[in-house]
Amino acid sequence: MSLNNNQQLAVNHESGPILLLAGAGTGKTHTLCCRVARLIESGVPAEKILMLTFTRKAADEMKQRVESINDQHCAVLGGTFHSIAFNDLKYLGLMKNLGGIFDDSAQAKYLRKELKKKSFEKISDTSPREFMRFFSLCSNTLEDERIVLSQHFPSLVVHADLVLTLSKNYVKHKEKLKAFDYDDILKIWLSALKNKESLSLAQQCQYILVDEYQDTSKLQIEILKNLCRHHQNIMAVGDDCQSIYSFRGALPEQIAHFTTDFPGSKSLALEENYRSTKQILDFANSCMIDAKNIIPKELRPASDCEGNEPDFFYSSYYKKTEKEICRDIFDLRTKGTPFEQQAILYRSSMHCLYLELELTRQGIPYKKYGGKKITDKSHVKKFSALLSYVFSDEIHILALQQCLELMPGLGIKTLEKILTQLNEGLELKDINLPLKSQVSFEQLNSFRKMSISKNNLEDLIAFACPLIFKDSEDNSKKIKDLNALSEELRRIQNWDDFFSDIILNIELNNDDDMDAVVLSTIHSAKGKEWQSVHILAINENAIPIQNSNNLEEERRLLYVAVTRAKQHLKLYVENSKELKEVSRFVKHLIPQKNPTPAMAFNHQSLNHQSLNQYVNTPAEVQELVYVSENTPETALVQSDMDELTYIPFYD
Ligand SMILES: Nc1ncnc2c1ncn2[C@@H]1O[C@H](COP(=O)(O)OP(=O)(O)OP(=O)(O)O)[C@@H](O)[C@H]1O
Repeated sequence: MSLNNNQQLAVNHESGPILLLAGAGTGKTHTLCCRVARLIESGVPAEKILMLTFTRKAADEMKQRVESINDQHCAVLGGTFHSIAFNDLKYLGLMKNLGGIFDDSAQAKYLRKELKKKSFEKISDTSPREFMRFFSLCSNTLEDERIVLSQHFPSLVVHADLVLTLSKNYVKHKEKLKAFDYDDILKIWLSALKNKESLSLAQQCQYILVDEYQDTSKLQIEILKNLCRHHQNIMAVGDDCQSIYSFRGALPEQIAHFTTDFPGSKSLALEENYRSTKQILDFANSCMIDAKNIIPKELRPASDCEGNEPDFFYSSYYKKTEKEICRDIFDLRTKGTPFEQQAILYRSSMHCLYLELELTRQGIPYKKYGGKKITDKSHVKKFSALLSYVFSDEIHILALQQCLELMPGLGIKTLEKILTQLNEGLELKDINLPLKSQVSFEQLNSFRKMSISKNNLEDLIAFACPLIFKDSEDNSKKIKDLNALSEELRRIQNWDDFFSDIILNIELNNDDDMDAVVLSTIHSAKGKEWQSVHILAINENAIPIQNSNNLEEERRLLYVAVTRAKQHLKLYVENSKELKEVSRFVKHLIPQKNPTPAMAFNHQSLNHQSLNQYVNTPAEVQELVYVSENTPETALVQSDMDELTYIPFYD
């Protein structure tokens, strides 16, 4: 593919700093790869080139792109800031006595324990995650702790001394364990680079290329300055409109400081978008009309690439998002778009719970970025074992084993003994359990042979939660997974069908190389593109997320999601108890087809036949239960699936 003028200028750039600041899909990453390929062609040894990317996968993909341009193995160094830092520190011998990496869960566990101490009583209501965010922001912004506190956590300012003590304790605790968290790795690397301990990499890498520069933090920029101080050969590409990592200390304004951070730098812009149709670009431009703190740019298609207008789908009781998406996916595939060219994006994983189950049920293979598949989560696996034990006619030994493992007071040795006895033919009723586990096991047995009903499943969840979640953490998100699973079972009503539709499909569709639809958080979709993109929950409280204190970043997230689509873009508006309102970012862009109150009826005289005049698919409404005078645009109905639900009327 031939490069446009500015792309070519960037590729041919000889030395010194250069910034490519341009909108989505304009070929920034492509240009970066072409420059690497040209450098190698012109004789620069590949080992002297360092590509810094946001994820390891992105580095691998970029290497592949370079290989396809150069037609030879690409030995450039490539990876995330963290992975390159870790390897360099290992090489320097600075990781020799490492006691371990303090990852998110270890941090949360430590903080939970610490916050229980009497001395931290006044801040114990604040979630450990908030303190983790605080520590990370301090590291990444290189700001004084008190300043970070006042700028980002105003409600904690009154307890500043306590927060700072907590922070000191955390540092001491890590020192005692000789452990680092992820931010420490970058801080230690920066200090090694500054103190010239790490001369090797700074000298070895003669060309540094950074993708997604808009999401680099101050700490990372300091690292870059030190890495290229001998030659200033740095090329950065980025788009301030796609800055979505402020929680890690990256701000959209930062990209504009490149010229001062790297004096003598050259700037180039790219204007044409090679990815999407004109209709998708117009939509993306409109989403950003009121955006603040960014350099305005308009996306223009590089060619006459026309397509359909982005489509909106309003979910309601009888028009379920999950079913619509599955239908679309099959439809597009029949018309030639493989599964892997179709993506479903969402702001938060909880928006795709039911969709995952529907995809599984319909046998649509999917891969998930930015989070585990619902069915791979350990609490869901444990709960599936309980469901299997309770509702399956036959007892599967594996499910029984998993259930027994959940029983309190049952040690590994006793469990092993029981399992051996069961394998040798011992009857379940003759199992001898220690008293504590006996009680729970009897309770579990009392659920066996019960019918699959809402009440029974709710009781089972209440019974299962203390067994599955042994810590006192907030497990509400995980409990939502269990509810979703049991609702699916209630819908299917038959254990064997549930097993073959859901559990078995999980095993069959777990092949990494297969053609599979992509499910991804918007954050993890950064830098990627697909022929068809569905975006879930275009609602207030979803995007922007509830109580967001950075609405502009939420807007940019939507922009990132929209600009991943090449040909086909569909946005889904939910209509549930939690999500009612259309997102403020698209309200002005949607075709006016909102449900309006049906004026022509008298509430008292309304019955399910007269109601049927107002809904699209009357057959699904079995009985009208209630119409509120306050919200006459919705009615509570009993559906043909025995569910009580609200539906909208159209006038
Ligand atoms: N000169 C060109 N001619 C044709 N296609 C191009 C050209 N430059 C880039 N492309 C194609 O445009 C698409 C977008 O390119 P790329 O991913 O490099 O954009 P980007 O600016 O990094 O996007 P984003 O910031 O949205 O992730 C890719 O499919 C790429 O192959």
